[in-house]
Amino acid sequence: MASPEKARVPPAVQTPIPPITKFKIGLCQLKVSADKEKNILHARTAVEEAAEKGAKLVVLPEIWNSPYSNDSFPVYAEDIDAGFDASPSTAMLSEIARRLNITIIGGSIPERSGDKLYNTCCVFGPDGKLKAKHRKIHLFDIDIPGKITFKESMTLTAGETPTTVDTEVGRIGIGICYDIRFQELAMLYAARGAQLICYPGAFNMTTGPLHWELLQKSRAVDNQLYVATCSPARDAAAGYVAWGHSTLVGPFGEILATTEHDEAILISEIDYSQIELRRTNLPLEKQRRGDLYRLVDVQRLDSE
Ligand SMILES: O=C(O)CCC(=O)C(=O)O
Repeated sequence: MASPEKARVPPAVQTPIPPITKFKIGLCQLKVSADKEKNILHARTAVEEAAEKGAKLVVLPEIWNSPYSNDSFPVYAEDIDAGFDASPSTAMLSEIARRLNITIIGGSIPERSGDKLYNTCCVFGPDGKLKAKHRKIHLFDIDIPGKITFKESMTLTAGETPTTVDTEVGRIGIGICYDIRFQELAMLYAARGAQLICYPGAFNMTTGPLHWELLQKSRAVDNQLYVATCSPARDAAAGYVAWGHSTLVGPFGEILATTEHDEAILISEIDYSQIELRRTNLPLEKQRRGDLYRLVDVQRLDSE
C-alpha cells in the first residue's frame, strides 16, 4: 500500500532580521544630587521621556547616581554582579529597557566588586538583559595646579577590557570620559566593526572648553563612525563642576546635536549608511600604510 503522502511543511524561513540603519538616539544630560534614590527616579523619568520622543537608544551620563567625588564613590557603589537586589540603579535600567523596548547605555555608576571599586557602564537590551559591562580603562588622574587636581586612582581600579557590544541598534564601542583621550581604543573599536562609540563623560571647566568637542570630533573623523557623549548637567555648587555639552558627532566630523550645560534631553537621528558614504568618499582604511605602521589588538593576539 502506498504510504500516505506526508503533509508538506514548508521549511522554517530563517531570514535574518535586517540590521537597523536608521534610528533615534536620546542623550540625557541630567542633574545629579546627593540623593541616590532621587537620582534613580530622575534618570528613569528622563529615559521615559527620551523613549516617548522616539529614541531606540538612550545614553546616560558618567556617574549619574552619585556625586562625582572620591569620598562618594565607596558610599554610592553597587555590587552589580550580585544581582538587582544589590544594585537598585541597574535594576531600574533593566526594568525600563524591557518595558520601553529600547537599548540603554547606562552612563556609569561606581561599582563595588570584592574590595575594589570601578567606574562602570552597563548596557541593557530591550529584553532587559545586561549585554555588556565596561569598566573605565583609563583612570582620570590630572594635576593642573590652581585649576584642577583629581585622582580617580585614589579610590578606583582601572578596567582591563575594551568593550564592543552588538545591540539592536548596531555594534557599539564603550568608553568612559577620560577613555576618549586614547585614540588607540577608538581605533580598536573601529577595527572591530563598531558603528558608534558612546562615551558617558563628565569633563570639567578647565579641559572641557578646549578639549571636549575636539576629542569627540577627532575620534569620529579619524575612525569615520558616530560618536555620542553624555555628561551630567552643570552644578556650579558641586565639588566637581561638569562642563556639560553632551553631543552627537557624525562620521564626517559634523555635530548633529549638542547642548549647553543645563539639563537637556537631546534627540537626534543616526543613519549608519553615512558611515559607508564617508568611507567611500575618503577610503582611509584602504589608504592606511599597514606596511609602515599597525595597531596590534593585544587581546586577539592573546587568544590566538
Ligand atoms: O580628560 C579630561 O580632561 C576629563 C576627564 C574626566 O573628567 C573623567 O575621566 O572623569
